[in-house]
Amino acid sequence: MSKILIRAMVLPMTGGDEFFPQGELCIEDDVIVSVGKSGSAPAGFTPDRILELPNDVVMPGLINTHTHAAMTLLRGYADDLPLMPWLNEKVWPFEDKLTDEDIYWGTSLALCEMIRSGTTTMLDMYASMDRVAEAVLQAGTRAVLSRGLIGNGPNGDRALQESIELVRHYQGAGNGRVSVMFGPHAPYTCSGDYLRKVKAEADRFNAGIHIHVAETQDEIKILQEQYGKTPVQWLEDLGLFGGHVVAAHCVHLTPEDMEILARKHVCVAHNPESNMKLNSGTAPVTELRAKGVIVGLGTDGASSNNNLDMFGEMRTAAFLQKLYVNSTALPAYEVLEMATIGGAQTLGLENVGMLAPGFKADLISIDMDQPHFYPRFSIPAHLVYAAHAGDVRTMMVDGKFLMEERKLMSMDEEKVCQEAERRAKRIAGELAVK
Ligand SMILES: CSC[C@H]1O[C@@H](n2cnc3c(O)ncnc32)[C@H](O)[C@@H]1O
Ligand SMILES: [Zn+2]
Repeated sequence: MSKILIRAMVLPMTGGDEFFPQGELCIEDDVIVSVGKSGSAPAGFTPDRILELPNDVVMPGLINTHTHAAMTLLRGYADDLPLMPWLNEKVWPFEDKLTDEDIYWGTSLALCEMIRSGTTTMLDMYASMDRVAEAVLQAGTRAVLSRGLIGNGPNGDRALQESIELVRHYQGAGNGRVSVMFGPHAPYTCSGDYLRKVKAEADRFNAGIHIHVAETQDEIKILQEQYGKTPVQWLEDLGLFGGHVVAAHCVHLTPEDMEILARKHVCVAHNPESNMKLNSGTAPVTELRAKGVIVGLGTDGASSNNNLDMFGEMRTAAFLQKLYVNSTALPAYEVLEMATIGGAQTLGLENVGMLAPGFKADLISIDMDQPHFYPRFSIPAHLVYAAHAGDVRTMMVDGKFLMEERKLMSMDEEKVCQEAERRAKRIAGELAVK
């Protein structure tokens, strides 16, 4: 059994304004056993290791509730376009050329970036998800994985079968670090019959559903023409919203759509930077939260962002609501909740997102002894409005250190960068000579 004691400023994200300026956190194996002020370690707790981080804030790891990790390979390849031309003209032709190994290395690149920027858990949607799972298991992070399903194409049934294999092989893998959802891509790429089939399989395996919903005005128009309904109303009528559903984007919603999402307990993954870059619009996050909808934060893929930095995403999410609603909307602590405990709820993970006894030891430390963190009026405000990826010093997932003193412990970063560069350039080269 390993026992670790961390002394630091501790922001446990357990609600209210709980904060320990001289805090102590005790971990046994993969689980937190105590969190509190100096001297709060349980009597008889004899650590194998004591980590002194007096200038760091220790907080729960960040949870990215919507991404396509391997799209790091397209970073900078397809910029300055709206969604549909971006997908049709640039992204999908590139993705057609990806091999399983390309996806493994693209995902590994994403995981290096995520570890460096404080993300301990992601919800991913892509192809070759067995290779994605292997990358996650090797990196040591936590992930919910969904095989992206384009039901209207020739591979819809094969991809659904792959989803089933993914659940069978990886549900609960890596001491519970990996779990699986079904990932129908969107209501405009999957027919009603196909979505019903996916829902039946998700129910059979007691798994959740991860889907893009109401992202752009084009989508609203397509659904209106095809079904005479909004995407949310169409999905409700199909019966897709019975179990655990993560709806990514939800930018264009009617008041009735919001009522449906609230009533059906659909969780929303908000991707403010991707929505801005693709000119999709601003999601009504403040209204959704007021109606009781759980909203998590996501980066989307690195092609529409173009990074996977959840600190940047928190800042953008907050600023966008202030611009869109008013300056009191989405205060810093609430944004931190969206990126931690709210993210855990969005993904249906019950034991991460807070630093509390019995929770998994998924945490990060942020180096606060830097000019942009003085004076120290408000730690939550600094973390949301002033911090950036490079401020993360330490990461632990499931009780294991994945980064210490900004050095990655589980990944060969240089090799990952070289492989990603070589593979992405190969594909771009093939497309250029066509
Ligand atoms: C079939 S795997 C997932 C699929 O989704 C594509 N994708 C990436 N970002 C978005 C987005 O914002 N909206 C819709 N689809 C997106 C990705 O390129 C994969 O093909
Ligand atoms: Zn997406």
